[in-house]
Amino acid sequence: MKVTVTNGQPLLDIGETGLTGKVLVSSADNVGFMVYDVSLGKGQVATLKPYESGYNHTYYVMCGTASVISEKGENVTIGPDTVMAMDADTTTTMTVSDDIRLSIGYVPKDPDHSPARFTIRKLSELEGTTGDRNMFWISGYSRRYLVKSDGYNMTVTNTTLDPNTMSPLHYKNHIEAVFMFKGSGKYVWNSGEDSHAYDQEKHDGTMFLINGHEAHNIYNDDKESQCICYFFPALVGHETHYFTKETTGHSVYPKDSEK
Ligand SMILES: CC(=O)NCC[C@H](N)C(=O)O
Repeated sequence: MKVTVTNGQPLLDIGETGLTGKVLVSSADNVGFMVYDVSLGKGQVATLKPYESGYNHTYYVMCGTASVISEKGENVTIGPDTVMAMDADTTTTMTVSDDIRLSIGYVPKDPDHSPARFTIRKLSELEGTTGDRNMFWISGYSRRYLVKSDGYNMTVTNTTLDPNTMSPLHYKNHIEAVFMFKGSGKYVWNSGEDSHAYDQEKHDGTMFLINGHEAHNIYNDDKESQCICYFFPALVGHETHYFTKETTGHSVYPKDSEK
């Protein structure tokens, strides 16, 4: 487990993108994908492009708004809780209308999948749906913007954690990076020996990179929390957890091939 609190992190160059941001999952972490936290001010213009050749790129808007124009002239407005995904051959130009904060993911393209060049999904399109993109996982909902069939080679979610819940989880078949950006609580792992809190009032984001497939328990405080979850490899979509207060052991998402 590697925990990174955003506050105080330096702004570093992001690969070949020309952007700078805080590193939350780096190439040196060697988990198959990278995650950066990037803030841009009103009026700034940025080119959104791959980390380096061959990388798909995804943008979760945590706050703010911007207009984005693709090389083919598509023009979209993005706002809070919108995810924009682009394949490795796609570059767009973003003009910030209100100070914007993005959680950006970079992942090498999978040669066996050809995703759409450009995909935009809003949280409101996923909330309340009954399919695989809005899965109840016992302690909340996982709203899945990108799943395996989208072809971007990574899953990006907005996941809620209900008040006063304890969730025993174990990702044996995936690497998960959880960016807690709303609410408070704590992660406990290593049979209770290690723990780290998340608290929006103290830090503006805490990344839990579960890089050793550690079994862990999440204790969420008395308000709903929200996180952005990155999964590599991508979730098929219908994975969910099963546990009760009486369950012993941790809930696991199966391997794609076992579904
Ligand atoms: C934080 C966490 O792992 N919650 C369980 C749900 C899971 N992350 C998902 O979004 O599928």
